[in-house]
Amino acid sequence: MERNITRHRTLHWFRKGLRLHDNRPLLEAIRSSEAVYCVFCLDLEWMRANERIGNNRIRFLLESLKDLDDSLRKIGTRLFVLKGNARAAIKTFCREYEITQMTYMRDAEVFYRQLEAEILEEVNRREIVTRSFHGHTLYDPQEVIDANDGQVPLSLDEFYSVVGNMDVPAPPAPTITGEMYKSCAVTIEDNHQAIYGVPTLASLGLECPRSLTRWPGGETVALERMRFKLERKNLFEFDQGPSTSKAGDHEYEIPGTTEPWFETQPETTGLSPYINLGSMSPRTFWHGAQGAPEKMRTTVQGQMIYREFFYTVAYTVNNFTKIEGNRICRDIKWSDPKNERVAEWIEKFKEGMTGYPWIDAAVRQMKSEGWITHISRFSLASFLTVGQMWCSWEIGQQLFEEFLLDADYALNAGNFLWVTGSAFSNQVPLRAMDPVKIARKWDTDGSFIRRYCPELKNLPTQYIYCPWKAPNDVQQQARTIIGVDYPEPMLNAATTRIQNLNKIKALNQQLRPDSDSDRDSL
Ligand SMILES: Cc1cc2nc3c(=O)[nH]c(=O)nc-3n(C[C@H](O)[C@H](O)[C@H](O)COP(=O)(O)OP(=O)(O)OC[C@H]3O[C@@H](n4cnc5c(N)ncnc54)[C@H](O)[C@@H]3O)c2cc1C
Repeated sequence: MERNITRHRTLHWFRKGLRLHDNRPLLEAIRSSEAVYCVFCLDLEWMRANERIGNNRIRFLLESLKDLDDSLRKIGTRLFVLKGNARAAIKTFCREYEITQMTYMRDAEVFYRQLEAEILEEVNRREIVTRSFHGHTLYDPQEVIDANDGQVPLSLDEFYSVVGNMDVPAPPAPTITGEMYKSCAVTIEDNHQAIYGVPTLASLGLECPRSLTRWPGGETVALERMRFKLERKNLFEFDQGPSTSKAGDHEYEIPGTTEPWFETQPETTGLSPYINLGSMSPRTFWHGAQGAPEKMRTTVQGQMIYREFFYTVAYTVNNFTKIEGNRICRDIKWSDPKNERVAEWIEKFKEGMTGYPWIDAAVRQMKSEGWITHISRFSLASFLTVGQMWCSWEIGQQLFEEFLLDADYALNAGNFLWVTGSAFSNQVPLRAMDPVKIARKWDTDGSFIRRYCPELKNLPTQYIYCPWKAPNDVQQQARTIIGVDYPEPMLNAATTRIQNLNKIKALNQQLRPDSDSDRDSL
């Protein structure tokens, strides 16, 4: 029930949506309040109970919060970081600051929705008005489902036809400025930093190797990166444009400007970590792409529709990140992870020591930097499952969840379900790729492999994708002895690929004997 208050004292609860651009709930808070407190609840214990989160992900989150705090300072306020249990912290804050309204952006994940329900129970008890808006996706997942007569679209085609009949995504809300905020400014005490400041990684007792800071967090970097990517006329000119930039006092490299291997897919933007935390608004990105060259626009907007699709499905499917209890996941009999040989393969896969340089380089890049290209993700997912190892996709989903800065509940599991043909199709597609062929195609000069598998750097390019084929004298000359400096291949990828293709064909015979499954080229 709304109390009869004309000007509220509002707690704006930042969750994702760590931005001042396109932040409708914050805008509405400002419009309806005499005081707006910008709050973030940091409860690492709760976060870790719900997701595997490596230190690099926490570092990225803290940088995003620091950047948000800096932006809030510029408009005349600060971020209030409440540490510990969110429900208890919000309860105390509401009492202390006589809060009458709470605004927030809705999240889609099951665990965030549970947290939201708990917080709402608390604030409703205090008769605090709550107002929430969607903003982490282009479309509100519930509206898509409603538009489809209450059914979740379970194929991309079906999804396209539903959203095709909906309005185009709403334009972004105006960016919050100091002029907008000044009528609801709150007092910031001298001890603010000590009580409510953004903690550093070190103050949390955590550390992160320097290589992991290659992707700085925050809205400032996100917006700069988006403009840079969308405005560049020729995306193949790697050495054109700035190679470094500044966010606050942090000088960083703009990935992709100096290192061609980043651009193996020219239209890729590297914005996923920022979209994932909501430092970049999907609506701002989608509408920003409207003015980009045709190929860039269609690629970006097409990818964003994939994101919408997975979000909508994950919104309604329980246990989306698991096989058990996931109603849309096909029950494929994967290898027993306790089998000694399989357990050893899994260990080597996770360590980036399979003996297949393209696979090992991708795992090492993910673990050392926190981001890999789509083709690397696809390669790892295929190698682990239908391509070579025939292991459950949950192993990859969990590895990605821990290390990827953009690790996302819906997109990570959604893509694993898709690559392995565990959902979204009547048949299991033949997505068993060959790790040598795909490496030759995407890493034409071997520079990507050389960067992440430096023990192979002196090998001639013809052997870089399959070092075990290099004759002894070539290995000696390159000072890389296979089996000593770099592992022998842990399996024969060509053989396992054929075996797995046969398994898939047999599976498809059981599913729908008459139809052909679609074959991927690699
Ligand atoms: C096995 C596997 C796991 C993945 N896990 C994640 C994940 O946890 N988080 C994540 O953000 N992406 C995930 N992806 C999707 C995709 O690989 C990344 O979004 C993309 O590589 C990020 O790079 P970008 O920002 O340059 O993408 P761009 O090509 O610039 O695309 C723009 C945006 O569209 C969205 N997008 C792009 N491709 C996809 C896709 N296939 N599915 C859904 N959304 C997409 C992302 O938000 C991305 O930032 C996964 C893909 C695979 C194959």
